[in-house]
Amino acid sequence: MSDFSPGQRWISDGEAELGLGTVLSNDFRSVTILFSASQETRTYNTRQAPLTRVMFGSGDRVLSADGWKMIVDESRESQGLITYVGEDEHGNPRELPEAKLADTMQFDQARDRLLTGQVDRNDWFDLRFRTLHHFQRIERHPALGLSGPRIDLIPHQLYIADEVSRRHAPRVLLADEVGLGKTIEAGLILHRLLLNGRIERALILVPDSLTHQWLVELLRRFSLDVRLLNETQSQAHGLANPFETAQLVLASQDWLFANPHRQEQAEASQFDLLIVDEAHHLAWSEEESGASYQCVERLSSKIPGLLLLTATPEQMGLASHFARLRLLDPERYHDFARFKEEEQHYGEVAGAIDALERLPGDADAREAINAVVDDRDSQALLATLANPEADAAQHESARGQLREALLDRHGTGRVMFRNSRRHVGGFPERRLHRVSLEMPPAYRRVVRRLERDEDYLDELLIESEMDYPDVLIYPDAMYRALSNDPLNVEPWWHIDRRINWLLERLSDDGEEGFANDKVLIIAHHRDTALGLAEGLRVLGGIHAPVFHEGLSLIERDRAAAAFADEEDGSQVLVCSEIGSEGRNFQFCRHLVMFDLPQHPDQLEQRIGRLDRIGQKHAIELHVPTFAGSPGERLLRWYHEGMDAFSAPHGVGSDLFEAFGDALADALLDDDSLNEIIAETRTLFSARLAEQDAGRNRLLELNACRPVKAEAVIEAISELDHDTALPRYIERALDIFGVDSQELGAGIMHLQPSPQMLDGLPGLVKGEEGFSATFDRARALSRDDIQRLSWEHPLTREMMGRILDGTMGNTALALLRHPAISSGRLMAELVFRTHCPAPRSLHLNRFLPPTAVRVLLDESGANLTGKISFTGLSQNLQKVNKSLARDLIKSRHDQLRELLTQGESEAECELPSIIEAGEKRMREQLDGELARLQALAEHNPAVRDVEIDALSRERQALSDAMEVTRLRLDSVRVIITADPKGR
Ligand SMILES: Nc1ncnc2c1ncn2[C@@H]1O[C@H](COP(=O)(O)OP(=O)(O)OP(=O)(O)O)[C@@H](O)[C@H]1O
Repeated sequence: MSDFSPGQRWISDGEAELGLGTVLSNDFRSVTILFSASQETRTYNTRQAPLTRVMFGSGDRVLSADGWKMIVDESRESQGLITYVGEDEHGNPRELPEAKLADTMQFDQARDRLLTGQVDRNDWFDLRFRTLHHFQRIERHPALGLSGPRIDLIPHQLYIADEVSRRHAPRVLLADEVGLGKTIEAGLILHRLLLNGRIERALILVPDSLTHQWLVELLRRFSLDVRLLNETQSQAHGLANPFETAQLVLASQDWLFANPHRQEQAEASQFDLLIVDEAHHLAWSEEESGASYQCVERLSSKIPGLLLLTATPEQMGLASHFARLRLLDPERYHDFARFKEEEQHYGEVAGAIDALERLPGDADAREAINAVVDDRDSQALLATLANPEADAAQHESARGQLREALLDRHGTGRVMFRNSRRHVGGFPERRLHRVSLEMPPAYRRVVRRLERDEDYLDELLIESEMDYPDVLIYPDAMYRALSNDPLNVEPWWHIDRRINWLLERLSDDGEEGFANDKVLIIAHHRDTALGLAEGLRVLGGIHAPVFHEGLSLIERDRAAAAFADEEDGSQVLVCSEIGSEGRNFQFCRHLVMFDLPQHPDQLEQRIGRLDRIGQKHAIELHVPTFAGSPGERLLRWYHEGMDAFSAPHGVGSDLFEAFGDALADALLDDDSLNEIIAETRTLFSARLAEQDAGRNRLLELNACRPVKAEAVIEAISELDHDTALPRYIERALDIFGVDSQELGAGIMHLQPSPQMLDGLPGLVKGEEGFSATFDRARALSRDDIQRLSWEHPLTREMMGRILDGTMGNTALALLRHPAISSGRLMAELVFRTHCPAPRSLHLNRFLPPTAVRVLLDESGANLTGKISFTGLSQNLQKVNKSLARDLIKSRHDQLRELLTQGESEAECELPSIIEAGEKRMREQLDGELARLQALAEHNPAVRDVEIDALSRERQALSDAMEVTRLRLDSVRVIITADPKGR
């Protein structure tokens, strides 16, 4: 007799996604089923139909075709068709013939899948449970978001990234000295905020020349896939807003700042975070603000988070610097005069922080601290610290807390982070090599005349159409500009001895020579850079790529890549001033400054190309100048006036503001120059002392708090050395169908197998896959190897697929054990907490999806505490699918009872899980809120919106936690069997 009757409801074992099918017709040989929800009709052989009859039992929830829901009490069968009897959601008695069940009913919940006979592989169930366990652990881990990126663990960067990414909609200026890793810090902050769901979309604005470098760094170090947007691509989107086409958009500042229409589109697109690199170019003055400043101002008024990056925040003057702070917090930074006045006070605070070390015992130190602490808590700490009776531990604790309080409450430290080489330590020495050359007659002629004839300068400026003092500092440019002079017939590089000197050094393999090294040459003007390269080629047969602002991006990247290539790359790269800003050339140790820039910060930017993290050698700075020339006088001012070549001092802008004009006037006169140098030196020393005692010292102390940085590194190291990760990855790869082959030295190659489940990042069937390692150091030493971590996109994708889908949420296995009689049934139920909260709350840090495992035997006895997951899992054997389905069918009623009982057993655990989550939240957020509120009374840099947002967040988290529910995540049925059987 056939099992099928028209009107019965069945589902396809292999294609459960087709939904609930209805038997249309059948005979002895075949049955035809209509899957209305997916509009498919299938005909099967009745004897081997991969179909399961859908039969609900007491307690099951069903949906009617008319949209009402019912909980089944019982069922009646008549002529092969079932009618369900139960109650609807309003408690009314209802009856529902199976033909009236909704076609769209999905059987993806564990309970439904199990009872409709859909069982997955046993090892899938295992992996699901482990995934849940690890996800729960990692989501709460303090290193989440910081442990995945492929970077060296550098304390000041991690401190900043951790501190900033904890804030609600962070708005900060990352102002570490050149080359200390601002891009890395911004990348870390972005990565963490994306990973924990705090933000979803970011817009990154960088100078044209750095777009590719950012793109590559974000991909290579952070596995972040960023869309580079330019005009051509934007036009390809027609009328649509091109900024809406990706989650992470990288755009060139040069393009956006010049394009009002695109700016409007960017403003209309909802971003959560804006990052602006080389932010010192955002010029502002009381008279006018530049187009770039205005654009960022408008964007930053709409986008909650803002990261401004610059190594030389004061390059455009203190007022401009202040204006950028105002972008971060318009309320706090509205009065420039007051800002300057506050700065005067920083010396006392820094003095007080240093005085902490001299207590107890030093009455003056106590006085100095007393003068700046005015709240009761700090006074109490000070009393403890000054009390000779207190023990060493009490002293240390009070000292630490006071130091934190002082740093928190004073200065711009909350919105600006500036690490210096001096503070960070471990950077290579910088060595200046001055080279004095004879001035070419054509240059000398002009200089002599200028020295003799005051009126000639005006004439020269008109004739050459150059600016002052460029006309003096860049003699080759002046020579080119006067090309109508009948004496200037030769190309400048033919007469300029700097070229000959360069050629000699480039071929010299002695100690002074560059023959065995890479050399970066920077010249101020693009035309100088181009002519210089031509000179090297024509006179010395040296092919040097040129890197300047006029090149297309691809050309620039090609030039940089040609230089970087260790084996076949060019020995020399010639750069113009702004063409090379922000670039990474730390593999090279020789920098030739073919001429000098006018601003000390530009000089520092130049040196910063080489003096960056990763530089392994002392840096050799070569400056060729002409004896008695203005260029040589400028060099003296830098060197003798402010020691500009030995280290960044951070006072160059002040000195330029004070002496820039006077210096320009002294470029032809040694006596005046000597006076200016002496005055510069005096101001330099005074500023340095002030800065060291005041603002800089405070900034330095605040930009990296070593104890916190160490804690972050420790947390990351814990995940780096997590032995569970390789085990988990190995299992997951196996199940997802990725072959892994050991290559030795801790490296493995991952390759898609023909059975691989599609859509895994970096793995496409038929392609070769990628090599990877778990070891941070190894991954850093080889660009071609990825680093696998809990945060790697492949790991996240596999975990996400498992947890968001049905994979492994049902299983059936055999247990053969001499102590257990055969034929008995057990149910291993895994429940998972669900909390309805928006991702941006990042609730998982306190209460991640948490597993509750319940193991019941068929009598309902709870064996959870007696038999562990691993202990049980190791002794289980797989069962073939059709046998599994038959076993389940025969035990339907018993299983239903166990499911219901398991639910109430798991429910007992819920209150303590919620309580633990709330406790974690209170510990962290209440402390943070209290700290912010106390801070706000002293430090105006704490924004009210920040405090409000934190209070609201706390409330929202608490509300969400209260309604946490448990849901059945997965279930495994275990049947005991005779241990001797097979
Ligand atoms: N933690 C790190 N691990 C590995 N490399 C790093 C790390 N930090 C910085 N670097 C490398 O050091 C160089 C300088 O870093 P980055 O470009 O972030 O500095 P920056 O402060 O933004 O520089 P600039 O002031 O020139 O813009 C880059 O090549 C970067 O890849």
